[in-house]
Amino acid sequence: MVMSLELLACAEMTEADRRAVAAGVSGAALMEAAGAAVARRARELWPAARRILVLAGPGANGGDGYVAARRLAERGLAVTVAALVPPERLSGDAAFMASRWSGAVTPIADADFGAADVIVDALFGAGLSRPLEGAAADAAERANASRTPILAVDVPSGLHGDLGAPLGRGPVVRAAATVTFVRPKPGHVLLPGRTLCGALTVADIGTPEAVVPSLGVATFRNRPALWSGALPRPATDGHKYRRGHALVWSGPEFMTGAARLSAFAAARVGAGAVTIAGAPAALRVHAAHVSAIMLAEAVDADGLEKLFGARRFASAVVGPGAGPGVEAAARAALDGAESAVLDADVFTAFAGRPDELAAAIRRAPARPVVLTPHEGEFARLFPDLTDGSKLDRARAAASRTGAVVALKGADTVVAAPDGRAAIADNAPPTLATAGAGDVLAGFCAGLLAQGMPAFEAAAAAVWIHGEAAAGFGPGLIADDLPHVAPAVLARLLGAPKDS
Ligand SMILES: NC(=O)C1=CN([C@@H]2O[C@H](COP(=O)(O)OP(=O)(O)OC[C@H]3O[C@@H](n4cnc5c(N)ncnc54)[C@H](OP(=O)(O)O)[C@@H]3O)[C@@H](O)[C@H]2O)[C@H](O)CC1
Ligand SMILES: [K+]
Repeated sequence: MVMSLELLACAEMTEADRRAVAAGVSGAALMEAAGAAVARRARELWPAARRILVLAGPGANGGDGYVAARRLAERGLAVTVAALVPPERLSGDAAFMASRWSGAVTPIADADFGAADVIVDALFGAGLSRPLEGAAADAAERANASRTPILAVDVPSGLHGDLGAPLGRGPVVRAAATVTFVRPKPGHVLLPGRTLCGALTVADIGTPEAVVPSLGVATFRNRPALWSGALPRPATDGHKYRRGHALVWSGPEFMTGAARLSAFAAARVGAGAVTIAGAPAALRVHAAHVSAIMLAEAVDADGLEKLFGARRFASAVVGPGAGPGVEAAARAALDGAESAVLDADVFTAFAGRPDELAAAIRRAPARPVVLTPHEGEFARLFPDLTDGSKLDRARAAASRTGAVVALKGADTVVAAPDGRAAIADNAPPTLATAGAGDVLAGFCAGLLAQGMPAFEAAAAAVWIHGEAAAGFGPGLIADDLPHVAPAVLARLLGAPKDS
């Protein structure tokens, strides 16, 4: 099984195949290895299965299906191929593999979906070019309705490997498991694709080692290996301000909770000092709740500017529970802090004016900025960025604003203006709870404050957030997240907490 960070877009996968063939591996050998991996996985998952129905499509995905059929039949299983197109209409390696299949082939319309123990879905893979309709749509729907476990080859048919969603309104196969090749694709990680794939495995099919690194892939799974090298490690001779002073802008007195969640989060991921800035009435409320976190008066953006003028703030958070004056506060933070995390109310304030926000960010192009919208806030801020996958939209927003964009959800995408992107798959459903976003903004700010580069800081914050929630388990509220983050950090930094 392959464990790696890269996620290959369908076009990159095609290019990987081309380069593998150019390096001397035959297409037939790749297909043989792909089909063999599918057969192996079917036997591993369903060792008691005896009757296998392989749905074979018109392209190379179907070719993989013919290989899997042969390999399973060689093991004594009763295999039928249900063909979307007659085998003689196939071409290339798929035609060759169909010619090596001597077992039963039935037109897909006549196949008995209920008579199989396992269905292998080899209808369409990376070549899906339009929604499923007609006989293909019927087959997908009958496979789903049969309740027979489905093993998808490369991707469940109908699911687009780049989008993580079906093409158009066509149906999509719901797989119990999926075997993909070389590397996962974004569509295996983005939702709903991740769910439609079931248990995903990645098979090595003999693509030479050098091929994937030669592709310049910029999309990754959000895993510690992507950013742990940049994770701040407190130095023995460290000074609290050298570990970074983060500022959190507070809303008015009845909206203080969000700022406190951000402030605790920034402190727990290692900012050396954290200050909450706000109006006196709000600070009085904060004072009843915090000890290590400092308070500083800033009635409005002018007050905030004065604070930034008086001392260095390595990062600032503006947006959580911010209320009135948030636009001016965001502008002050972009000008005055060494890095900034903008969240929540900032996106409402700049709704439909992303270019004005971008202009404010680009006044200091070297200053790291992270934007952390959820889908609703993203739609408000960028009403015209509706096309493409979540990955495409986050990338477009990052390139447009010059900020790192963390487009939140159960498949949070972190995208950088330079084109890099990471997709997270570790957030448990319990993370969808009030205030969790405020904590995420604080984690980002705490890591930025310690000098972690913005893309890595945002990706790490998202991952830590997910792990903290998963580790806590049921009953999670946002207040718990900063408290459990140190255990996650201890694992990342390799230092047992109790040593
Ligand atoms: N290294 C690897 O990953 C390898 C992967 N292999 C397998 O190859 C497929 C990709 O094969 P490809 O032939 O490019 O594409 P598909 O098999 O997915 O399907 C293409 C054909 O299907 C037609 N098509 C597309 N969408 C529809 C639809 N909705 N309805 C009907 N027909 C459709 C398409 O027609 P066009 O008009 O668009 O040309 C093609 O005829 C990959 O997924 C792996 O499984 C290799 O086996 C080995 C290496
Ligand atoms: K498939």
